[in-house]
Amino acid sequence: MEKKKSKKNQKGGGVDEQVEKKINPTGAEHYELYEEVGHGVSASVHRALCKPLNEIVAIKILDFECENCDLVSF
Ligand SMILES: Nc1ncnc2c1ncn2[C@@H]1O[C@H](COP(=O)(O)OP(=O)(O)OP(=O)(O)O)[C@@H](O)[C@H]1O
Repeated sequence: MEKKKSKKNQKGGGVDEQVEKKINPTGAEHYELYEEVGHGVSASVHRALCKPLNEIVAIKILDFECENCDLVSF
């Protein structure tokens, strides 16, 4: 006897589609920067408040002048 597929597993339906995609604003004016939480080779990561969404986020700030930076400017 063939089993019926659950609606969750069918393509085009199910839980994933019910999760709304959140879009964060891009302007720096929308964020309040807090303390540094990490540091990479060419960037630092800060905790920040996304003011329009009233949500804590992580902001990565690239350092274009760092010695280890491989980015090339034209
Ligand atoms: N979303 C996050 N929330 C909290 N901490 C984070 C988040 N993203 C990064 N970090 C912290 O910041 C550190 C540096 O992050 P980054 O993404 O710059 O790492 P990396 O990829 O190793 O560095 P790079 O991209 O400069 O080579 C991480 O090791 C981590 O501790």
